[in-house]
Formats: sequence, C-alpha cells, structure tokens
Amino acid sequence: MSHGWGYGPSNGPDKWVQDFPVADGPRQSPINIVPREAQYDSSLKALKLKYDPSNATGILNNGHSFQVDFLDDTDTSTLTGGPISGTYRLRQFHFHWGASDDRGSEHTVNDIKFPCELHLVHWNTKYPSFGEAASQPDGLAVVGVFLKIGAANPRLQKVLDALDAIKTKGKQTTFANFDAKTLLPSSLDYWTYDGSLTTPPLLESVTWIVLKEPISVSPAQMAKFRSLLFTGEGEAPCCMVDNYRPPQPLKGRRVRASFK
Ligand SMILES: CC#CCOc1ccc(CNS(N)(=O)=O)cc1
Ligand SMILES: [Zn+2]
Repeated sequence: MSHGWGYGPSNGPDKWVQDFPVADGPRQSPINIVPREAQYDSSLKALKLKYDPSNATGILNNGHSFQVDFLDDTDTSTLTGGPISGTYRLRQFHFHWGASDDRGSEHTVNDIKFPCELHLVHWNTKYPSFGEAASQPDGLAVVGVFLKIGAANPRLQKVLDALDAIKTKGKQTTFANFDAKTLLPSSLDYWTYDGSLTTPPLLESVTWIVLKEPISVSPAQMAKFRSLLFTGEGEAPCCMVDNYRPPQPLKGRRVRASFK
C-alpha cells in the first residue's frame, strides 16, 4: 500500500498483507466461532477482572477507531484467571462497528455479525512493556464483547458523550474516572483461542477471550459511533464505519468454551 492501512477499497483488510505478510499467518484474528464445534474445557478458570476507574486517562480518535487509554504502570487494572497464566494489565479499550446494524463485529457466531464489538486490550506483565509483550506469543489478552441492538445502554453513555470532542483523526481529550468493568455483561462465560491483533501490525500474540453474552446498544447510540470520522480536521470527511476485519481461516486451531 502506498499509503497507510485502513478499511477502504485501496487500503482495506484484503490489502494489508502487502505491508504486513503475517496477515496470511497461522493464527490470525478474528474468526467465526461455531459454538457446537467449541470444546468445553473444565480446566478453564473463571475470568478475574479488577479495574481501577482512576487509571482511565484519555480518549483518542486514532483514525481507525477510538480508544480509551489506561495508566498501566502498576497492577491496579488487571485480568487474571481464565485461560491465561499470570497477570495482564489493561492498556486500552476500543470498538469496531458497521455502517448499518447488520454488520460491524469482527468475530462472528455461526456466521452471524453483530453491529459492534468491544475489545479490552491487556498485556502480560512478565514482559517489561506493552510493545515488548505485543511481539510475544503469550503477550496480549483481548476480551471481546458483542453489542446487540436493544435498549439504550446507560453504561456506554459516558463514552459516547465524549465522542463529539474527538470527531476527527488525532483528536483526544481527557477521560477520567471510568470503570471499564461496567461495560461487561452479567455472564463472563467465554470462548477462547490463540489469535492475533485484528489490525496492523496483526501480531500473533493475542489470547482471545470472547464473551458469549452480548451487551445492549440502541440505534441512537450506534449513530453516535457512526458520527466519528476516519479523516483529520480539514480533510474531505470520511465517516468512521465498517472498521472491522472479516473472519480469518481457523487453520486447525481449537476453540475452547468455559461453559457447557
Ligand atoms: C504492536 C502494536 C501496536 C499498537 O497498539 C495496538 C493496540 C491494539 C490494537 C488493536 N488490536 S485488536 N483489534 O486486536 O484488539 C492494535 C495495535
Ligand atoms: Zn479491536
């Protein structure tokens, strides 16, 4: 690609392999999850998420999505248990969504797409930093949560209300005192598999933990996601929608379930 990666016809997921050959690797994400083919594993532990709201620092339009960043210099916002060993620190969360409610999620379930998917990105503290961890096969753990159309979700509202301040690429603003745990559904049942970042650099360093239960989002709240722009201030505006990579080949990988 002569210009940066994105989600358009000239720089979208089918073109990423030109600059990121790992795009055709053995453990790429996302995938289509087929519940009937997932193996229940009784040895899988319950997820333990301990987040400190005071670690939230800011919210940024990064030109591909928006992310809420967390202070990750101590073990105050962590993921433990589940399929992972050790302690992983929360780095950021972000979303992927569609131009309409029939698409937008990255993972699919029985080929069903959800309108949106939340990713909470954590890194393994056995490594000195996120950057170091991101290049290791057990370096990252991302919790994925599906959003389905329904009643307005009051727990999303503080995030959505901040989007007017970060409409264009590169804009950021402070975002303090936010408990990311409030975005999780009541059940922490999950599917897990070994995968990758779903955006460049597509590093194959992610233990994926995809929650079975979706959270709700209303059509009006989806419109707020779609009010963002991929483009920077002063550029010809391009709506930030369809910022999702489609499912990738499973290539023999096992998908395990924490529930029967
Ligand atoms: C290495 C590196 C880097 C930049 O940091 C990120 C963080 C998250 C992501 C998104 N990954 S996803 N969609 O799989 O959670 C991509 C790059
Ligand atoms: Zn993501």
